[in-house]
Amino acid sequence: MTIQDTTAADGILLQTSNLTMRFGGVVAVSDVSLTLRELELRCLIGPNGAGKSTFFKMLTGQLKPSTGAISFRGAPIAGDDPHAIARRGIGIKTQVPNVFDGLSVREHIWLAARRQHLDRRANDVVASVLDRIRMTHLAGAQVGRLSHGQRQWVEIGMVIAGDPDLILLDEPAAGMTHDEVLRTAEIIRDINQTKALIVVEHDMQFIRMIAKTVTVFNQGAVLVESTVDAVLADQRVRDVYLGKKVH
Ligand SMILES: Nc1ncnc2c1ncn2[C@@H]1O[C@H](COP(=O)(O)OP(=O)(O)OP(=O)(O)O)[C@@H](O)[C@H]1O
Repeated sequence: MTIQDTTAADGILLQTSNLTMRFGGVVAVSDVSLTLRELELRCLIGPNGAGKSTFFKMLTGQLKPSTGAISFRGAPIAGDDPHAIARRGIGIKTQVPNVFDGLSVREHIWLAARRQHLDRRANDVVASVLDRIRMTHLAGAQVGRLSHGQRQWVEIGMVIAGDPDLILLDEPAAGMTHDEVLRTAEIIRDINQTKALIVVEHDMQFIRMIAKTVTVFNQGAVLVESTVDAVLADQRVRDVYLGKKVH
């Protein structure tokens, strides 16, 4: 079956086929074929330099793949510009901060919602997003006064305010306190009731809290794809993380 034969009717949301990204002589992503179904929550792990961020950048249009295809809801999107891909329904929270200290939580969410919806609808969306990120009580707070974790939740809120069908989260739990990590896992599980997600993370405890299927990248290629328990028990995964804790 070719990538063009698959449609939304198969329940497949995203499919990459032999996706490859070369930077000169460096093959950052090599022949990655990955399928994500509607409402899936996929975790993507792998050691530093494994190609996870490069893979995300191809999905969002920041990078044009050297070869291979990406299909989203059955439509080819590889090489499309980031705005076009966002409009199709792929949203991302990157590791780069995207908030303004002087604006309130509500203003951030409203601005993100307003890009997608008319004023009245945007207000409803803001209320529901604030509830989903558990920040209704902090709606009026300036983002500059929030904790690191709270700022991350605002960024997640800004992504869901755009109502994407697929949400990419790049290390959402990085730098968080234990309580913030627990809350983030809860927020992500809640979002997954209505949205598909791909989450890149290094924190294995966090992965255990949210993961169903885990895809392991190593040296640009998919090493293993399985349940969280099977992946963490896999000797090949242990070998690539040699010297690092994977449980
Ligand atoms: N713009 C670029 N030019 C040249 N090489 C690059 C570029 N971007 C990434 N690479 C290389 O591609 C490989 C994959 O990098 P990438 O950042 O995708 O890995 P990663 O799995 O996201 O790592 P980390 O977990 O550290 O974020 C690395 O060898 C990296 O040095």
